[in-house]
Amino acid sequence: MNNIRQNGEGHADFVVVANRLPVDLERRPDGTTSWRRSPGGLVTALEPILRAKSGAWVGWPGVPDEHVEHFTEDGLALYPVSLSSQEVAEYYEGFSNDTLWPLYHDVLVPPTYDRDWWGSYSAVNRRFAEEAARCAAPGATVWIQDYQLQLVPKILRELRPDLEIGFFLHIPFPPVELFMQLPWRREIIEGMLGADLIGFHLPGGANNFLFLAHRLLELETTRTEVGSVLGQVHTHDRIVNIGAFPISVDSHELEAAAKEDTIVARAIELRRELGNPDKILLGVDRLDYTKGIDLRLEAIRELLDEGRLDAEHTVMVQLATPSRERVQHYIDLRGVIEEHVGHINGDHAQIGHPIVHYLYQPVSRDELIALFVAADVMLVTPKRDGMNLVAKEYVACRGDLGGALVLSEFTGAAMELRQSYLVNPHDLDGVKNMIMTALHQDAESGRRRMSALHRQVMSHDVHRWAHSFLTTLTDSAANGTVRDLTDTEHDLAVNA
Ligand SMILES: O=P(O)(O)OC[C@H]1O[C@H](O[C@H]2O[C@H](CO)[C@@H](O)[C@H](O)[C@H]2O)[C@H](O)[C@@H](O)[C@@H]1O
Ligand SMILES: Nc1ccn([C@@H]2O[C@H](COP(=O)(O)OP(=O)(O)O)[C@@H](O)[C@H]2O)c(=O)n1
Repeated sequence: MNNIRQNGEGHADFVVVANRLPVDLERRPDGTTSWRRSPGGLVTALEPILRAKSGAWVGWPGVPDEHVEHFTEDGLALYPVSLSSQEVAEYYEGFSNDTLWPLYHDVLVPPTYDRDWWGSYSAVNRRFAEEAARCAAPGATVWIQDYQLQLVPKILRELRPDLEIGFFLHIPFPPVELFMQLPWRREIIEGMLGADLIGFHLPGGANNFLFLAHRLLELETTRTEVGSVLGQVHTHDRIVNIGAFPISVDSHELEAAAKEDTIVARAIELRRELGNPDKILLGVDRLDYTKGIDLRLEAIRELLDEGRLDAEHTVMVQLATPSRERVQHYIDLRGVIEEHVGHINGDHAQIGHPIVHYLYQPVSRDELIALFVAADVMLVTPKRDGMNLVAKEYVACRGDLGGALVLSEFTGAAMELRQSYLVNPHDLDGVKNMIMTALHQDAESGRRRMSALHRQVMSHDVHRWAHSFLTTLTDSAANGTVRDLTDTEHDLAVNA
């Protein structure tokens, strides 16, 4: 399959550009290779969208120094961008995940500002833009994703002014006091302003951006509230719309999967394998210091030490997907978490009955859904998180209206999931008390809470999110009036 023309105009009418492809290349010890689903919520959200629109996906295959030709995998047209080992160290592990990631997540750890990393970030962003320019058809829609690619909108517009360009940030956008630390702050804002529409999960991020564009670049900004658009930035030749579009999950697909006989049977079997405890607590995260895995383990440990949590009848399962394993803060965090798990089990477990079952490895989708169905209390306690799709996945899987969600106020999801057991993750006593409340909720009030949460997640799924962003993008690119779709219009469009 070769649908890229030599003159730089491809055939794809819809192109997603993201740091990672939806699949990672895996090299086995015997030298053979295979493709495995990439980690993280961005891929979870965008894969069904691309599949529905038969578009192309430009991204890195997840390993250094691999030159892979474009190919089709499971019906998706994939356009790999190769990165050298040095670029992985400087652009991905360095500037993206040791500069921007901590800066945008409330400086939970100190960001590193390194000029070589910036050089690499700029060069790699150019390569992504060139690949997108090659595979996009004339007038195509190109949707650029996330903090790793903030310079791409501007470069792409210079290369291909005919395109409709959208940009979506999946992580929080920080307040001006923090953002101003960045030595390359102007370049980042100018880069994003190459888009016709810039989307954030929450109004807070959109407002921070509007304020910065005015303060830093002295551009005129106006406030509007039309549909999801909250304001506009007036550059010298264009208007850029800025809006809030909270991402979601494929709710209907998850709800249906959770009801399948095999999944329900596996959930029962899991409970048996765990020793038929009265209560199962569950945590599911990438191993990241933003996720608050350490503090939830600390809460459990104190509750056990104080005798408030019954060690004989309670089990916790913590899944941690390996992530950014060569970045020092992630190496340190793994040590801290494994120490907590060791302490809890050392002090409170019985032979053959650990309290915390900890897996530092990816698990299959079906196993994950069965765990959601089995869990009595889901613990989502990030110190900061753009959205957190795990919280929404849990709720989508609880069409039986069972279970309880303990959710950090510092996740994007907390804006919509108001009936969960909301906690301030910095208040350890508050977290402990809320875990106990969730464990002992009375059945009827638990059902009422879950029913409200479930309704919210079922009516605001990932298709609605994508449709809302892309409709607003088309209006924005045409400099037309943006508007909100009614629920009926949404349903008609999504089901068309
Ligand atoms: O690609 P990685 O470095 O392995 O990281 C995985 C993804 O992590 C981040 O996910 C974010 O997007 C989610 C969906 O919008 C959101 O729910 C979550 O709060 C964010 O942290 C990152 O933003 C992605 O680019 C990565 O692919
Ligand atoms: N062991 C795990 C952990 C997470 N996941 C998935 O990874 C995604 C995590 O998304 P998220 O929005 O909560 O957080 P990020 O990892 O994107 O920051 C969800 O779709 C999870 O179901 C998984 O498949 N296996």
